[in-house]
Amino acid sequence: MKVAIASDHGGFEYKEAIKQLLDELNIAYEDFGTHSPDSVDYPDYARPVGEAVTSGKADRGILVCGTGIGMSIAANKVRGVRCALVHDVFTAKLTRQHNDSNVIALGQRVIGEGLALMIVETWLKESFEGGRHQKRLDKLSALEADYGRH
Ligand SMILES: O=C(CO)[C@H](O)[C@H](O)[C@H](O)COP(=O)(O)O
Repeated sequence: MKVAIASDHGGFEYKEAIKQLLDELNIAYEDFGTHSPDSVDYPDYARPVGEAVTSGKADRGILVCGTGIGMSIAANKVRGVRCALVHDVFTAKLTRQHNDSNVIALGQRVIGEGLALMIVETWLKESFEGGRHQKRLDKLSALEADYGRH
């Protein structure tokens, strides 16, 4: 598995901690920034992560900002991204099983680092259940296709 990861300044510390976790889990990653705590704009970081996932260069994406909200909104604008904003282990599990989320967004200003790492590990290990959920994902793709028309 290969992971694309990025944060803005509000998520920089947790991004670095998540990279350490990925090293411990022997999971390859590409870091799309930011590379310092200086103020930046989250859409500039959500976009390359979303594109890495939808192009197949990465299998999953991890995004961190202050709340996770801006990152999740931005990532979900990339066609093919299913980004889940997650702040607990239960929904980390369920969004893989039911939504087949391919990107996760977390808020560094919302939860503690230990919980953030537990969420990431849970989300990376959990699988999509398919079955009745696939039909719903197909409907999400149809929705996206309809609104992508110019
Ligand atoms: O996009 C966000 C909220 O939806 C993120 O939390 C950002 O990190 C946050 O808005 C940045 O705020 P700042 O006051 O510029 O540090």
